[in-house]
Amino acid sequence: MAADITESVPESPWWGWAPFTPGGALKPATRAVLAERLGIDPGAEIAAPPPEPTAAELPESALDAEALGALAAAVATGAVSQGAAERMRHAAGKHTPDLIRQRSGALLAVPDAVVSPGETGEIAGVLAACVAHDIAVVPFGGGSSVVGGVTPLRGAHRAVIALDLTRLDALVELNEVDRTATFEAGIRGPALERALAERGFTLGHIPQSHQQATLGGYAATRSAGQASTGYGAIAELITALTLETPSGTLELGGRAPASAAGPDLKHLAIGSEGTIGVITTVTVAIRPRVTAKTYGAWAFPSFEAGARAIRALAQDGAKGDLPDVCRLSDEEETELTLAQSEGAPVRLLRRWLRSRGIDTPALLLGVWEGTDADTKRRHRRAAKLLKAHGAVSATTRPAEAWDRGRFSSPRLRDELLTIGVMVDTLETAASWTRLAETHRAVAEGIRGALAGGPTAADPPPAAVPAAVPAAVPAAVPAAVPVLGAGPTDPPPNAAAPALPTDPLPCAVQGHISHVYRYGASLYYTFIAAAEADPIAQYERVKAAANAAILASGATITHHHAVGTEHAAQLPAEIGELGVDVLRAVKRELDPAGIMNPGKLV
Ligand SMILES: Cc1cc2nc3c(=O)[nH]c(=O)nc-3n(C[C@H](O)[C@H](O)[C@H](O)COP(=O)(O)OP(=O)(O)OC[C@H]3O[C@@H](n4cnc5c(N)ncnc54)[C@H](O)[C@@H]3O)c2cc1C
Repeated sequence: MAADITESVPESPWWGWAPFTPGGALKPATRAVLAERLGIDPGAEIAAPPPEPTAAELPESALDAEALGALAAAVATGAVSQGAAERMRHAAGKHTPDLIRQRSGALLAVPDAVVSPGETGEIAGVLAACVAHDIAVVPFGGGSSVVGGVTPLRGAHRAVIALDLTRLDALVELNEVDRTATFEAGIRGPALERALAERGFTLGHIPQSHQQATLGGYAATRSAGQASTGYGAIAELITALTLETPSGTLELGGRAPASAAGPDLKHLAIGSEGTIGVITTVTVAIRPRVTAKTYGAWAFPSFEAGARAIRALAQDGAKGDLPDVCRLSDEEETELTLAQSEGAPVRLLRRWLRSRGIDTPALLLGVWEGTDADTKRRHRRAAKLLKAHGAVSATTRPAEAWDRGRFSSPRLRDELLTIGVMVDTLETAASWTRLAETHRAVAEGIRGALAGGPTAADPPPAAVPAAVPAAVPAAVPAAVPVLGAGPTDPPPNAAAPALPTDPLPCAVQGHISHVYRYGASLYYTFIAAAEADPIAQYERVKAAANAAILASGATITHHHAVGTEHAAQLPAEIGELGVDVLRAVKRELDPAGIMNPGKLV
């Protein structure tokens, strides 16, 4: 059964992604692989979550009675909360350093209050109250930011509130003729897909965070769903939106399918990360509901060979040949995925691939969505072209397994953090010309940073729990993960890079997951035994990855956004003049500078 995109799940707790499962969700097969390859104690116990801080343990709210009264008056149908649980839940996003800090009990920045409007019309009043009382505003959707986007920074202001938008979750209008739907911005992914499914439609924008994230959050971060190769990223799906700013309301787009009336101002709001205003409604292009999926998986002798085949499909294939979900794992990711699924089918697959000269495969997963006839036709055409480029069929099972397990992996990070494992992801995108070099440089940068730290110089005892993959689906080869190779690995252009025989206690694995005619995204998961200062360890990895990304001419972020995490790198990407343009827009729309201080620019 494929993942149900209309299934709502409990809200993320403040300390992690998903509610605690006693005993943990790490599969025995995964534990066995970790024990064998990384020397991890297969019985390492997953710790229960930390206790909820009490109100007395949180910093006192900086809001006085007058400011609180003004906020309460602005949200007559909503709420203003200063409860400890609410403030904690809005104190951070789901970035690994966020979670490490949250769990450590370190004194946190928490918002002085959480304000939850009940109607979009109340937001203007909230912003006016915040300007009047010198309060910074952090728009808060699903809180799934992995770049520090919802960190409650007050900047130069007296206080800071989290503006929780999740009560604004209505379908405002569905236009079956134009095939567009307008939603309030706080609606979460499953509720949005449920509302569309009831009328026979889908948006098809399904990021891995879809069960928590909101439409406004997607828009504010220029998000990309797992099927963005087929459906397009959110920036391509939005036809109109409303932005409430401290200077007034902007209605952007929606008059016509295209317009030459100057630059498209929608794109000032899409990716603005709450720094110029609050996105209150979003109109999106919708499609008929998916009634059939066709799956495919192929192996290539190397990641580069797979990338060349995907490029051919993107550039020379007919429209729609590219699968909607198109994921090419590098050799390391493929190997650990297979290793976690060992059993008769995987042994057969390995033998079959070896008989075709593929010893260290790079696995491509494809999912075509639509109607039965259409998906089969597109799959057939794509398979022909891929085979002409050296693809060897690996059955449909890996792609089916990925689809089943697509939302299950983020919870594993919660567990890994409790057994002393550092795990996180980062991403970029590059043109085809630069893709292989970017892939090599970023992976080597991460490995070098992990190897160069105190952990590598002083190997952990065998019993120290370490790594695990970020995506560990069912009993057949599936999505991602893998062991890190040492810095002396052969160059990636070699046809079949050898996997390390004596791996470092780390894993660095990569894949392509969003494909364009002129390039693709690159996504990495890195995993290592946590050092004594895991934040410093994380920052070392990030700095190395950022440097490699910028040096190779790729983008600092394909879909995670800028937040606090990439703000220092933004000038290198868009230039100082570009940053000045963004600042000028902010001055115009947010002259008091209350909107999400410290993010983006
Ligand atoms: C496990 C996991 C998997 C992920 N997978 C993906 C993925 O596949 N693809 C992807 O693109 N991202 C992914 N992300 C990142 C994250 O989910 C996206 O950035 C998402 O778009 C954020 O939506 P949100 O509603 O949670 O926004 P939040 O985290 O609440 O906010 C993100 C930023 O947007 C601003 N914001 C939120 N709502 C509004 C609004 N209405 N108006 C103005 N500003 C607003 C916030 O101030 C903040 O700066 C993942 C994150 C996690 C933790």
